[in-house]
Amino acid sequence: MHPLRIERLVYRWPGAARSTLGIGALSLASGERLFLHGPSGCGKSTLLSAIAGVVDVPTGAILVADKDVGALNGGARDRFRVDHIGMIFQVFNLIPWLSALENVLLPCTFSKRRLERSGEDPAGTARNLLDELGLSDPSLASKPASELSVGQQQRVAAARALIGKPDLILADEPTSALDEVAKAAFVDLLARECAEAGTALLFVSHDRSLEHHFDRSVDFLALNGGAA
Ligand SMILES: Nc1ncnc2c1ncn2[C@@H]1O[C@H](COP(=O)(O)OP(=O)(O)OP(=O)(O)O)[C@@H](O)[C@H]1O
Repeated sequence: MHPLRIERLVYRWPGAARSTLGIGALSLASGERLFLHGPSGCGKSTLLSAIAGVVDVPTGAILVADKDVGALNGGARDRFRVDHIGMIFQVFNLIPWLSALENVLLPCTFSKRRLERSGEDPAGTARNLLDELGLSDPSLASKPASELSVGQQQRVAAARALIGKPDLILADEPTSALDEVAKAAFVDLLARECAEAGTALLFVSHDRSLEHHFDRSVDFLALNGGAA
């Protein structure tokens, strides 16, 4: 099983003069942690949206866990996404009135697969993940997400992405609001947690100081040679 395989992908935003994506091939092995770097505006977020099935890709194939995401229709695609993909984006998309713990458990509410892969006590698993990611104070787990700092919200988003061992985590510059020390510590924890869960990690960033936390690093501009 390949968590991710991309073949001959071309994507142009509606109305755009040129393609944003033109990628011949990209794949990730199980548990592999890939750092994809490139300057602002080069198409990194567009690629993650295409992999998540948020934008439709008419040309080429994107296979997640060996399944062609483009072949799935709306509802099936949403279910497939929560079953197989964890996402950590710049805006963490936590539900503000739910507690940190409830936010972490959301994928288990929407996905039987993630629930089954969360062990016999999913709430205990969620607490462990928060603890391992540096949110060990139990009072924080019960606080509404809206009352957490940005760094704390980021840890909740990471625990939510990791719970139930998805095949793939997509991370889009999740460290942009953090200082250098917090950033390195967070990426280190995330990479370690992925290795432990056997979850592949695709992390996009313009910040090459983070590169050494990963198994492999790819230059987006070189990869995206086919964009025209
Ligand atoms: N929703 C959209 N509709 C139309 N064009 C878009 C949309 N989102 C992004 N683009 C365009 O696609 C190109 C790539 O943007 P994208 O956000 O993927 O880059 P990025 O590498 O992730 O940038 P950053 O590092 O600043 O987040 C840009 O030219 C942008 O204007």
